[in-house]
Amino acid sequence: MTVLRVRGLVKEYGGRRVLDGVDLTVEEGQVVALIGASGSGKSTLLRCVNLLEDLDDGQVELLGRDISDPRVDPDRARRDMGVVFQAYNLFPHMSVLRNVVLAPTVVHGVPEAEATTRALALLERVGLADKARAYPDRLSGGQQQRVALVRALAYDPALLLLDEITSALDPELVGEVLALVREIAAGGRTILMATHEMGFAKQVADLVCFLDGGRVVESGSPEQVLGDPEQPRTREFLRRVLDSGRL
Ligand SMILES: Nc1ncnc2c1ncn2[C@@H]1O[C@H](COP(=O)(O)OP(=O)(O)OP(=O)(O)O)[C@@H](O)[C@H]1O
Repeated sequence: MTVLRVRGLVKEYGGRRVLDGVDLTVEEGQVVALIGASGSGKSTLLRCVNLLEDLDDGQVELLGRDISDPRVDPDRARRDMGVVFQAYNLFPHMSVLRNVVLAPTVVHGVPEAEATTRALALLERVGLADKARAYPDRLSGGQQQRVALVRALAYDPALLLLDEITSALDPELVGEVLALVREIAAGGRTILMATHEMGFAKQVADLVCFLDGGRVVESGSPEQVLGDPEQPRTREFLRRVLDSGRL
């Protein structure tokens, strides 16, 4: 089943094209990694999919439904998506447990007791049950991102959107967050993620899409795109990544 289909997506800021006709398909259970230089449009694409931006052209279809249709309620459409950003994902004035329980109870109408049981089970699974009553500022950045992942999964979304979720972390905390994403991916989740971590993309992605200047210049298996790229732009990008020691 196709979970997400993006067609001819165009996004402009002040007349400048940031996304220039992006086509992308994510099938159920697939992990799709968006790679590309800073400013290539990865975050904008994820924000457009999550309807946080108005599209200038094109369509976003989620579970076969055109959610970019102006008649669609964005809040309703977002219920099928879990999102984790670079940082500041958690509400600072709420405990970890409250953060995780909030969307299932308030947005999805899950009874409080049921949502709490599920949240505690999820926190247990990621080794953070003892932090349930703590406030986010008592957690390390890596722990906060793991809670953010748990929160995004708490209402069982059809699609998980991850936007550079380790890029604001100290290097020693990156591993624990990537390990959790790896586990989530292995559990069969459908994921669209922007990442600077090429090694990680290679390990978990089924499909890698290289963005350059707001276009998908090349897409294919990680082995192909990262190991034997066809396009000169992809080769150039990977050479730069290699020089910076991130491959
Ligand atoms: N709200 C905005 N207003 C104006 N320009 C924006 C806005 N958001 C993004 N841009 C511009 O759009 C382009 C694409 O940005 P985007 O954040 O999508 O890139 P990215 O590939 O995610 O980069 P990074 O890897 O640094 O996160 C950049 O040139 C950026 O400056």
